[in-house]
Amino acid sequence: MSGVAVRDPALYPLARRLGLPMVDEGGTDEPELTLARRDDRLVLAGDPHRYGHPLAVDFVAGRAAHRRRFGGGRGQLVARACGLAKGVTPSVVDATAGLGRDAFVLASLGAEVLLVERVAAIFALLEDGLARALADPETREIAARMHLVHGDAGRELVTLVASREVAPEVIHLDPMFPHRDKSALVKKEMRLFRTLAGDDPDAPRLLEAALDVATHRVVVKRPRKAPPLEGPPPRHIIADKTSRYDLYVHRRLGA
Ligand SMILES: C[S@@+](CC[C@H](N)C(=O)[O-])C[C@H]1O[C@@H](n2cnc3c(N)ncnc32)[C@H](O)[C@@H]1O
Repeated sequence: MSGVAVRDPALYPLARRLGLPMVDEGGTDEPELTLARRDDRLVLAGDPHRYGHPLAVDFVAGRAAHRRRFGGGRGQLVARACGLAKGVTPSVVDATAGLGRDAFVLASLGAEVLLVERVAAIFALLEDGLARALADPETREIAARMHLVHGDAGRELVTLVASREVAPEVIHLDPMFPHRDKSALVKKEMRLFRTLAGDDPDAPRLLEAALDVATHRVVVKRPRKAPPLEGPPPRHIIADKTSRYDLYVHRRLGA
């Protein structure tokens, strides 16, 4: 068994572009997870007993749509952490894009967001979700504020950020953290995600890179009781019932 691979020849061009392995029918090296097209979406699927439902990025329906309508606007923790306020809409780099949920909230509140994701299969899901969001009149405007790049933000943040002309005022980090949520469904989704992304042990290097590049602040999402990332201590901490943000501030936003 190996990590993630592509079996459908129609997806080979995508696999080649992103450097994902391709499996021929009857191949002996059976992948743990496959990237496949189901209906109109790209999904990552594995053994359902182990990994639950296939994973896809969907900004149009489901949780994203609900959060877009009833999410709590600028009062949401991620928005407060990134400093979104009346008349203040900073440019954000989400350097740990994942499934793009935090980035989508920020973009739906008006922020231009550069999403950086290093894991090829997760990047592929994001790219697909974003394309569908751009094609839907309900989400088009929001998706147009989301700009996606494939790369490792800990190693090449300066270059990745240079792909946009806007200076990164805020850098948002949400590295993986072991065993965040214990509900069975989330556990299966997290298992799938963790098989791909690992535990992000290099997060302190990412914080260092972000502190060098952000013009105004770096914000790090952490589980409520976790220690801060190794490095300089945060200047402020804000929290709600489930998570916490550590804020590293260079300058006041809007100033
Ligand atoms: C916990 S998830 C982020 C979830 C995301 N905030 C969301 O709302 O969907 C962490 C993600 O960051 C990515 N990541 C971690 N370190 C990275 C780095 N140095 N550069 C780019 N992506 C990174 C991981 O591959 C993983 O997809």
